Amino acid sequence: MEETIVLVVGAGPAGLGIAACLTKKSIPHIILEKEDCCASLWKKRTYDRCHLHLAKEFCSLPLKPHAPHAKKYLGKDDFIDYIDEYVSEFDIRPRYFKSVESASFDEATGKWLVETKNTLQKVTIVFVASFLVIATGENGKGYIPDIPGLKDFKGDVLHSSEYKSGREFKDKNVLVVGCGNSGMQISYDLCIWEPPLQLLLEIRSRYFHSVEFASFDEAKGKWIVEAKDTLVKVTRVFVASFLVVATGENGKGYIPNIPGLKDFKGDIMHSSEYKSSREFQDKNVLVVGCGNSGMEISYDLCNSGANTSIVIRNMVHVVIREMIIVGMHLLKYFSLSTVDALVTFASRLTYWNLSKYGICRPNEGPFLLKATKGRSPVLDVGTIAEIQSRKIKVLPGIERINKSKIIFEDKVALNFDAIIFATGYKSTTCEWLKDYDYILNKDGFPKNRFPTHWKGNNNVYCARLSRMGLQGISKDVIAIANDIEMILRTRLCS
Ligand SMILES: NC(=O)C1=CN([C@@H]2O[C@H](COP(=O)(O)OP(=O)(O)OC[C@H]3O[C@@H](n4cnc5c(N)ncnc54)[C@H](OP(=O)(O)O)[C@@H]3O)[C@@H](O)[C@H]2O)C=CC1
Ligand SMILES: O=C(O)C(=O)Cc1c[nH]c2ccccc12
Repeated sequence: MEETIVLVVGAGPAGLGIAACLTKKSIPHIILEKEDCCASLWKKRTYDRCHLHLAKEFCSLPLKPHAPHAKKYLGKDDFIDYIDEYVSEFDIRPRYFKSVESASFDEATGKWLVETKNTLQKVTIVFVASFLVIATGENGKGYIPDIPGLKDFKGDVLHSSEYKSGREFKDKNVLVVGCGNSGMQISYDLCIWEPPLQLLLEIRSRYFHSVEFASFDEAKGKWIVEAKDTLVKVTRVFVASFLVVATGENGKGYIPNIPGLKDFKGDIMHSSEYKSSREFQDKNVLVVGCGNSGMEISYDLCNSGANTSIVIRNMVHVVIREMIIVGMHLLKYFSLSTVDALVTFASRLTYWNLSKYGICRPNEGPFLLKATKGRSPVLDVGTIAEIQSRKIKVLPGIERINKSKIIFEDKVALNFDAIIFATGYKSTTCEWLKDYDYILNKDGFPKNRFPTHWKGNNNVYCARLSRMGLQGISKDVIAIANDIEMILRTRLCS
């Protein structure tokens, strides 16, 4: 029988981070991942030139700082290497080809029956959850007394000679009948049994698992999660006491509904599909959105000969990355408003006034905007110099599209061959987490304010919604693992 304590959805940095923390604490858990690899956003949806914005000391996962010889600002491939090392170091491995054919909760017996098919060897094993151990006999053939009604007992009945360990009885109500040495020792074993070290080997990510539904069953006090195996097209049901949502802020690429977009004659892509400028050379390309994706993609395009324009329709902070690094260190000692004032001052000294290029500074500071609205300042990688030299054109919001013509809010109409929407992401969590109300608002962001945003009611957690980058993830997952450990310890003691 396999039983899990913690179910983690998403094998990105947060899912892997929490797996490492839980592994260290020997808390069994299962990670569900719909893709065929961990950190799929980094491996599949990040463009070639992408580098971490913040220095490596702010970008590590729990229990594994970056190597002293690692670059200060890791490239995408360096970070993926780090993630892969992390996965092997903490033995977080996928388990393929073990398919649970059915999992049903038997109300009458209060037990779960789980049928697992190993699709490679084509064998089916049935697991049952709770047992009754009768320790009456001695030697020879185990003796089980003839208790009236025993044959109709709805739970499991076994003789002490069949007992192996307390493993399958964890958290179950078990009656040991008989107080000889067998009964006494089995009672002790049941009571003190903790997952042995080998159990760590069973902590694996489940790839190709797309979670379609999760809801809290009040009666059982457990989370019920349905996941579709996208390889063999079957639905599996998982049950867990704790649910960690590690699917993050960047769920689904968002493309705004612009009038005429569906009849646009050129190419359309979201920034998450952009890999390199190769296919855009000598093309007229419009990048919509002035977040970090839009700014970096515009720079990449312009550097390799695309005729590049960017839509900037609202105010945005522009900083250089060292300002944020210094700011993050200063935040340990000074208030957010002081640090914001310093960073804004440094930005003013560096860029002076960019309003003649269509870039205006918001009134609220960069760290405040990041913390309250999740809006990141633009960490300039060279884009601003290209905007100042007019190699990249800044355009206002789009009003509508007419075939290959794009009409802007200032009524200017221009032709484009391609549009890249760097318009951000929408969270998809509320689509499958039916009881999101325990932890999230409708927009997929936490109900609780920082610093307890990661904890919800009924043992649900969100592991990467602090809007503070990898450092935020790292802090959240340590807090979550500690919280789960504390609840489990309290349960054991009561
Ligand atoms: N190297 C790295 O580490 C990188 C990190 N990132 C991070 O990834 C996260 C996601 O970034 P990103 O993909 O840029 O998404 P963001 O959500 O940060 O930015 C989306 C941008 O699109 C604009 N936008 C949205 N709708 C429209 C519209 N209809 N017309 C015009 N503009 C629109 C928004 O501005 P508004 O709505 O105000 O007009 C905003 O500027 C961020 O945290 C970012 O910092 C991103 C790239 C590289
Ligand atoms: O994750 C982002 O949005 C970044 O670009 C890096 C980042 C992480 N934490 C921050 C705090 C303030 C400004 C930028 C970041």
